[in-house]
Amino acid sequence: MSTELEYENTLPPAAMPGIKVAILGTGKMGGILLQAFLKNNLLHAEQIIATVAHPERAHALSAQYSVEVTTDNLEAAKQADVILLGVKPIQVPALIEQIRPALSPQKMLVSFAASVKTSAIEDAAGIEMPVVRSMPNTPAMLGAGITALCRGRFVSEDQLGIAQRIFGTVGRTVVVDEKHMDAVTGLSGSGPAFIYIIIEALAEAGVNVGLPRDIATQLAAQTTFGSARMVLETGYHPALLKDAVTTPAGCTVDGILELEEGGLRVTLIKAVKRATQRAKELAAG
Ligand SMILES: NC(=O)C1=CN([C@@H]2O[C@H](COP(=O)(O)OP(=O)(O)OC[C@H]3O[C@@H](n4cnc5c(N)ncnc54)[C@H](O)[C@@H]3O)[C@@H](O)[C@H]2O)C=CC1
Ligand SMILES: O=C(O)[C@@H]1CCC=N1
Repeated sequence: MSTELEYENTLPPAAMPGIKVAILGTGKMGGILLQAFLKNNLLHAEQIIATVAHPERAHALSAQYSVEVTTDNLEAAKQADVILLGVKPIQVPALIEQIRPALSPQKMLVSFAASVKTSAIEDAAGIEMPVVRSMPNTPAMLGAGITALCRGRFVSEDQLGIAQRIFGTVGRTVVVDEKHMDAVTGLSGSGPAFIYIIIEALAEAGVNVGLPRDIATQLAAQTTFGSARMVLETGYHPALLKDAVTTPAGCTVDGILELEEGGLRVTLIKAVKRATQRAKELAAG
């Protein structure tokens, strides 16, 4: 028997051996995480159990990823060491009520639901157990996301580290005080939607000045991507990078004048403020 074949049939060791993770509410965000755990070899398929609301979706998801998928949240929570909460904010208390018999201080709850406070999760759990609250975003699908995390009252450094490794599979992570979580939600949680609108508008503008749509979309998206990389990788203030584009008496400054007259800055500030405000309310419905 060739050693090459043996190698191909042997999975590399999982980065978190011996830990079982449940994803309760495997929708858009939960699905992205499930895929990333497998792709990045954080966990092997048998270390994951996922739940959804409907049996048909359970079958489809299970077939797609070869992981156990069920509609039984309690059973999934019983099997898991780390339990991710991925249902809608308003559904979180009922979900915790459902899995309460399976909870213990040796397990950890990691919520990625907007709005729901760690204290509310701890209270619903009814025992002193580790709770981490997180806010990822959808560029997670490409490993290009950013997740902010904050800790509840009973979380050790090691447990926070586990949560960071979990979200490290989908991009960068930052740890913040819980008082910042709704603002994070309004900025980076909702932010991709705001950026897509900007890209869509820039592409539309390109079409308006005569570019073919596919070229215009590519130009708009790559310009957004490259500009974001410049901010992240040079460390320069965005205003300085903007000034470097703006040739005296050139065309950019004319464009900037229009943006300022149109109130783009204020509009974006208002959008993030409004999303932050809504994030504060979501847990209550
Ligand atoms: N979509 C996004 O960009 C982000 C979403 N979130 C949070 O992720 C959570 C889910 O949001 P999405 O994935 O966008 O929504 P979604 O609707 O795609 O996912 C929710 C999933 O939960 C399932 N579900 C509902 N009740 C259930 C139950 N009792 N047991 C098991 N599964 C159940 C649904 O079938 C659905 O698949 C929300 O709390 C949201 O705040 C957080 C960061 C970003
Ligand atoms: O729109 C929402 O409520 C969720 C949270 C952040 C992004 N999507």
